[in-house]
Amino acid sequence: MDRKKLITEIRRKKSFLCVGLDTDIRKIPEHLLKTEDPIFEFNKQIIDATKDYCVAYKPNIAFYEAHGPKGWVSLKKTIDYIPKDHFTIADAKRGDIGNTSGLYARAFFEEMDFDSITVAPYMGKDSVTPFLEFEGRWVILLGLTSNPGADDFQQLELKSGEKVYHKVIERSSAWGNEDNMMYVVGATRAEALTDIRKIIPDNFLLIPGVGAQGGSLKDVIKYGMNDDVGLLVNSTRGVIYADSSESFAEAAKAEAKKIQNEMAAFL
Ligand SMILES: O=c1ccn([C@@H]2O[C@H](COP(=O)(O)O)[C@@H](O)[C@H]2O)c(=O)[nH]1
Repeated sequence: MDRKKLITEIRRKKSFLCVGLDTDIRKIPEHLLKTEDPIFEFNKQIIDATKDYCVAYKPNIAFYEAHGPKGWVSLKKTIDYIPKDHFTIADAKRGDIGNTSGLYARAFFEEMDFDSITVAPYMGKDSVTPFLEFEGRWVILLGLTSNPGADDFQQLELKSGEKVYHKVIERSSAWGNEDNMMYVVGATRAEALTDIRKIIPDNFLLIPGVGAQGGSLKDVIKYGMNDDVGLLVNSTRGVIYADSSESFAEAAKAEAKKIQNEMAAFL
């Protein structure tokens, strides 16, 4: 999906919600465990229930890889089931020497047909650009993550006083453009968004960390939104595990609708 279509969908639905599909077999309601593919069955019902209130889905690949080949089958079925007017994100956090990154890109863009993939920047330019060679696909680079460990490296100050995450975003933004690069910024780091918007005013930001991690949607909007909205705000556990009974999909729908309502007030 290209930028123009993504913005159109955001305006049409008055939503920039991304629903995370971190489908944990240990949290799936018991009645689904009897089905042939419980992970896909769960995802299917979550997608049916939430698709009118969100513009993107983000399966975290770890939850599928953990099941070996079976997990990859559930993931592929999920991706094929997501309606085409939704943006898809492989939250895989990949990145390696050039030829290896190129194969990760083939796997997620060609074989799995994701619109985008999250990429770790630690190995530098040649580990990121192979993903950018795929026309119409996106890199979502880890900028400033939502977890406490972001303070270990990302928030370190260089001699110049500049933070490491700031340098990463500034330098990497020249590798692509606002049509093929987004950045991950945690909602728990909303105070940094003003600074980040000075470096990358136009790029979309993928914002995890609202809901279960306690980030504030209002702060994210206040400091991160641009004229094209420029935000995809992810909620995973807060939506898909809103209820653990047989009514899980209705509860997910209610939660997604609630977030969409909050977003609509700003669109
Ligand atoms: O900085 C980051 C980068 C990625 N994530 C991922 O987003 C979801 C968040 O799930 P919640 O249940 O809404 O907390 C999950 O897949 C993380 O791996 C992140 O949280 N922070």
